[in-house]
Amino acid sequence: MATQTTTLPRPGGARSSLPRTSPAPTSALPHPPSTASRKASVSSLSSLKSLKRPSSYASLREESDKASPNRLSTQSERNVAGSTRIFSLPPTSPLAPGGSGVAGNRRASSLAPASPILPGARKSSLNPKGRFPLNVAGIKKKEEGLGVSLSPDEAVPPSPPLSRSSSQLGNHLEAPMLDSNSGSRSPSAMGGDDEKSKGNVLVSIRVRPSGEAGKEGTDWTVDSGKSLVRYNGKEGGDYYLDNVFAPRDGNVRVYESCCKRLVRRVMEGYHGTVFAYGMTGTGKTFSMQGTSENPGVIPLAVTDIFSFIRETPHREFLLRVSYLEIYNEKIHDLLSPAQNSGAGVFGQNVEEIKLREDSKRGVYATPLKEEIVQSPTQLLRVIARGDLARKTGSTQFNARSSRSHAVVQIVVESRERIIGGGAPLDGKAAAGGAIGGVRVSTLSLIDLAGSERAAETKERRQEGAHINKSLLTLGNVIARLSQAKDDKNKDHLPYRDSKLTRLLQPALSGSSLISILCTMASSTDANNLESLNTLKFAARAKNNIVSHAKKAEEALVTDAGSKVLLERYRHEIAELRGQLELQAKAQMDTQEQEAQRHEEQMIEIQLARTALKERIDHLNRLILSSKSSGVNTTTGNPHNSTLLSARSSTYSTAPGGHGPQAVPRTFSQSTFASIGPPPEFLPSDPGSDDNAGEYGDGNATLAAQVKALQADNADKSRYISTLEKRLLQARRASQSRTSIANSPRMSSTGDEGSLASIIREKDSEIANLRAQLDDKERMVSALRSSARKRELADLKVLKVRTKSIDDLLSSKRRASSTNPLSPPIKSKSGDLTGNPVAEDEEELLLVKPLNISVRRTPVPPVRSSSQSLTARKKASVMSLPDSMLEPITASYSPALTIKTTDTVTTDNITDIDTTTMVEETRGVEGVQGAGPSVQQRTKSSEGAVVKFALTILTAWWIISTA
Ligand SMILES: Nc1ncnc2c1ncn2[C@@H]1O[C@H](COP(=O)(O)OP(=O)(O)OP(=O)(O)O)[C@@H](O)[C@H]1O
Repeated sequence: MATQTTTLPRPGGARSSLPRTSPAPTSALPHPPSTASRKASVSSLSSLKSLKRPSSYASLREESDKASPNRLSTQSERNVAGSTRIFSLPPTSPLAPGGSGVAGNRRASSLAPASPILPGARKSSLNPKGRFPLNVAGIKKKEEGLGVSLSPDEAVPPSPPLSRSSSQLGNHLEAPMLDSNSGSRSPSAMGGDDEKSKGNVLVSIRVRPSGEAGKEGTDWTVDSGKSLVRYNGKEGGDYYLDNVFAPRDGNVRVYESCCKRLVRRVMEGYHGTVFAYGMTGTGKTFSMQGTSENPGVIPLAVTDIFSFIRETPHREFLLRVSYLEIYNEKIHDLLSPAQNSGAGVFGQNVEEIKLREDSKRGVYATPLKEEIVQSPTQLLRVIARGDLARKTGSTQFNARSSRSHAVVQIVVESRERIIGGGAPLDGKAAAGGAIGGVRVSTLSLIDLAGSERAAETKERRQEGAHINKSLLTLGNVIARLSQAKDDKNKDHLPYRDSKLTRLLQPALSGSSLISILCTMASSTDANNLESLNTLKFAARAKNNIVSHAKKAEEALVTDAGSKVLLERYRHEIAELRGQLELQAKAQMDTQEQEAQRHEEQMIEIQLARTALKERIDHLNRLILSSKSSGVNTTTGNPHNSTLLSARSSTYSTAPGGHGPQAVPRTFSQSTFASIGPPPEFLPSDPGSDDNAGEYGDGNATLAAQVKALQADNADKSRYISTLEKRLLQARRASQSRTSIANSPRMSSTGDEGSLASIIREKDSEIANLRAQLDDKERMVSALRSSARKRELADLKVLKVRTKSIDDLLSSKRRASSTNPLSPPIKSKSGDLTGNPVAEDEEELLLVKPLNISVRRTPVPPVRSSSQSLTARKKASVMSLPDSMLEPITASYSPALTIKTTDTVTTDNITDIDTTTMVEETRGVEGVQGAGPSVQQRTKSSEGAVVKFALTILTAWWIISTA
């Protein structure tokens, strides 16, 4: 093992002869601004040490055994146990255990045997000449009791502490820390319980390198192989500690020697505390945090934690981390920016972090943010975040000095792993019938602020005052620890004098493993006093702190508010799973119901739509039917076309034939006498279809159409009201569903959208239907008025015609009765029926509304059949509209062809059956000459006239009906 040795002047002088000095100043640290004062201070320390040295070791030994039985635990301690030295420090110095008069009250015997590493003791042991009397026999007795036999010679160094040697050689990894629970004896802990517990406290010294080569002072000898630091100055002495790290030792070595075992024990269930203590700029932060090339204790511990988890598959772990700093005696959460800045997000005051204590958790800060971490990177990132928030400032010795005590706390929860929710992997719980609980342990990694003597600025002075006060309290507590063991003064230890000691209370009072890394510099004379103080602090800590750390119990957590997250999370996971299942089930039910309702709605809507469409189609068909009948196509009165079409269709479907046969038969069947009242005067029985056909096809169709349209109107009205009702229902249902759901999560937007669009569609359909209904109603009323007018016109014309025929017949009868031999009718003019008319007289008969005119022209005397025919042909002139000619032509085509000219005269009749006419005219001619009798001629003439009149009337009727 490489040993760095700096040869320094050996301390000398009989310290025992030095008088005890007055108590040290209240300053945390001595202030040796000048060499003279520093020397004075060292001299004063020497005096104190010598004063504390017992005059009779044997008597002290007795007391020591009482106060601190079995204080020796490690081999190093045992090796140096034979040499004991008592010293005292200025009582108010943070590094002096006897501050505030405590040292004076302190029983020297309690320190004497239990301070194997005190410089004086080591120095004594190193000095075979025995400047300090040694009760070798007593020590031997004790060592024997511990199972170690030390001869006086053996008790005298220079042999290095074996256990430390082995530790520093790397064997420390195989030498676990002691479990005061288990009762197992560690190879390095061969003594009783106290010794075992002593092994749970490691105190190490790290000497930082000088900034400049060759500037190392000569006052110090650092022998890491021997775990020795020797001060060669006046107040010098040898200090043996558990580990001594030379300036060249790196962080890995430091970690492995003083922290690795502790970290692994924490993973096993012990509480552990590591803290760095020393003067400002001596490498505390460097040791704890390190650099990227030279990672410190914290990153190495983090790596180890996760390595342990990997190596321990039978357990499951949960890690949470917090990071706080104590700055000017106030606690700040370094992971919570609001807490750290002292103001909330919106400027409101944040709750002050306080320290609390309970039996399970010990002393803890609250409220404090804890973050659960799952990887080393994550953990280191959280810590790095806290580091950034930490208060730093420039001091005389450190450009970036930590102005606060920083505490990283990693809480480790672990439990036996459960396979499928049943027994743990190792079957332990299965044997006990219960699953193991959760074990909670805590690793605290603390980088203390550095003690400093003087500060230049007010801020630094204030910080320094707080830092020094807390460090002084720490020293005081540690100094009084051994005293408190016996006399039940534990409760009176000044833990509460500072936040730091309060927070460290569990560790200092022995409930956790503890490793203290003290840092010091050896470069300049100015630091010697501080370094010496650091060494003394280390010695006291090593001597006084006793750890009875026990593995944490595995506790079954039933308390929902428990801090044990692992179990709580398990509970929560189980609960959430249950809730999830319930929710999923409920959601499925709801979805099913929704789907069903939706489906029903859709079917309903579909049905409504189908019905609506059908109705619309039906109405459209009706409208098209009217249109196809020429309602809107004629240039003249629309009713004409309608009626024509209606009649035309009637003809085409007339039973018993079509064409000319059909018309006369129909006409003869419905004689003039049978012409009844117009349809509106008919009984208004909608079911009496018979009436429709009774008054001719045109009237019947019209009436039927009116009735059908009325029925349609009623239907549509009913249907529209039904649709409106449904719409109302749908709207209500939709509203109620929306209000019930009343949740933004409901995916009703789509449904509502589609429903709204359907409603809009229906609205528009209803509007369309209404418009159509209006159209129909208008049409019906128009048809009605048209029908009324037409019927009136029909009646009028028929009356006129009947009258004229009657007149004609009566005149003929009169003529024949008065003079049977009278010559054929000679009149200057005559109409088709033979009525005498003035020659130039033209009787114009207007047939409204068809505007058909029949003009009468004088009939020339009948001379021959051909002449008569021609005359007759010319006798009648009819003016017919174009639209009326076609059906007439079509109907009469076999016997009568009427040319489609604007003015139709009998000249245009080309194919008329003239046989009868010729026969008749022969008769007439015969009368004139030697022809038939007058009666015969009269009869023949009458028949022809009647026939012709009938033909004309038929044509007129057809036209007028149309
Ligand atoms: N062992 C070491 N090896 C190399 N450099 C070191 C060592 N110890 C300290 N240093 C350097 O010394 C300087 C001060 O160290 P550091 O900040 O760790 O001191 P400190 O004890 O934390 O001081 P303070 O209490 O003021 O915060 C740093 O630049 C650091 O890198």
